[in-house]
Amino acid sequence: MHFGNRVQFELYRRFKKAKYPVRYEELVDKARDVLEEGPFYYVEGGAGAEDTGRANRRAFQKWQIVPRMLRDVSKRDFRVQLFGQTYDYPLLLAPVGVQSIIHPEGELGAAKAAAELCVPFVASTASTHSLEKIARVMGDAPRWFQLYWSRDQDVAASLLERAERAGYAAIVVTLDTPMMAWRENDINQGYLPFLLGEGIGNYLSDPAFRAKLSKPPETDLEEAILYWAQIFGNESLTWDDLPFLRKHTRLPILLKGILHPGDAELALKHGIDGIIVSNHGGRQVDGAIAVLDALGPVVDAVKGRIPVLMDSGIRRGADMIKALALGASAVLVGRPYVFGLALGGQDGVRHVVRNLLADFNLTMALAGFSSLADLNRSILVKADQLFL
Ligand SMILES: Cc1cc2nc3c(=O)[nH]c(=O)nc-3n(C[C@H](O)[C@H](O)[C@H](O)COP(=O)(O)O)c2cc1C
Ligand SMILES: CCCCCCC(=O)C(=O)O
Repeated sequence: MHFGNRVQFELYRRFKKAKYPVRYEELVDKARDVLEEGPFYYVEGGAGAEDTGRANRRAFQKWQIVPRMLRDVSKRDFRVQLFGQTYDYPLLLAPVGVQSIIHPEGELGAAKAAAELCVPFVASTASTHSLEKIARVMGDAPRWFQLYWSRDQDVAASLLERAERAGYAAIVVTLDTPMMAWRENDINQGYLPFLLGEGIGNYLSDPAFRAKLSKPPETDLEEAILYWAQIFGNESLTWDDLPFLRKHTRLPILLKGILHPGDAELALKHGIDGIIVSNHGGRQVDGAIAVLDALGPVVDAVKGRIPVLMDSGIRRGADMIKALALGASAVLVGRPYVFGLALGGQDGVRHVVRNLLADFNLTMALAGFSSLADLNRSILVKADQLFL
């Protein structure tokens, strides 16, 4: 996809009568109008006082890009190589569970939009639709699978094996959510979609999970939900458990939720293939460090030995540039595409992701950068530092 004046003018013409807002903040407002309170606040909200959610955004504002001029940016190539595969842009759709509470298409709509744009889709363990069904609607398009490492090791092993069989190219193991955080909105609303049977599609279709039930979940959903609640996470896991993952998959393994450089070193020591610096979009540890502040120290610890990705708070092209300049190989985006889904299913997700790519492409060009290799810390200044 090439973005230049011609494409941009076309965008302006179309957006005159577009049904989706361009600005993230307006997207959230419109999603609030169309969603019921429970699902809206489940997606939009964070843990505790939501200080970390706000800190994520503030951390982006602390850095400023210093554009360069007269650098022939007419030919731009923002391809990135990750685990032997080449992607057009350093952007992935973050794993987001229970998308059926947002739109009837759920993950299938988001996955199809990702496939259309060739943006890798990270399917969540907590998806409403099974990982096989998501894979089917994506054809050959790139996809990764996110694992919630169940207390039931048979289920964890089965999910890993199913993902490999269904053509997923990497496994993202989320470490920061062995249990749900203190989420005040959801507690106030008494809203937890899983207890309504949402977001457990991967378990209901899993032979290892089904084998533990006394009756098929089609005849007794309540038993299945109760068993899911018992085995969803495992807070007793340690670094010594990581060989289990290797035993059950040949795919590259990334750890999601790393924030401390010491944990990045441990990941390397244990032969992990990649890291996603993330605080789960401020949804788990309220008061945790902003992701952009955590990124630099993790990148320094890793020293280029494995890819370091990041998410939490990416809203615009300039945010992507700052994260990449601070050493991320690629970034993931969560809530923006979910609000796109709320407004228009697949079409809404396509709109949001395409805009983010267009914004990134144009901002890169205007700042004088025609490839990802142009990005490093020297292109940024801290907002409170004297320049030159
Ligand atoms: C509604 C919702 C559900 C999520 N579900 C998952 C999940 O199933 N697995 C996971 O690893 N992360 C999950 N996340 C976290 C995202 O993968 C990602 O870390 C976060 O949304 C990034 O922040 P952003 O929303 O500010 O872009 C979820 C986030 C949201 C908003
Ligand atoms: C019982 C916890 C399930 C959480 C799965 C979805 C998720 O990650 C989120 O942030 O919400």
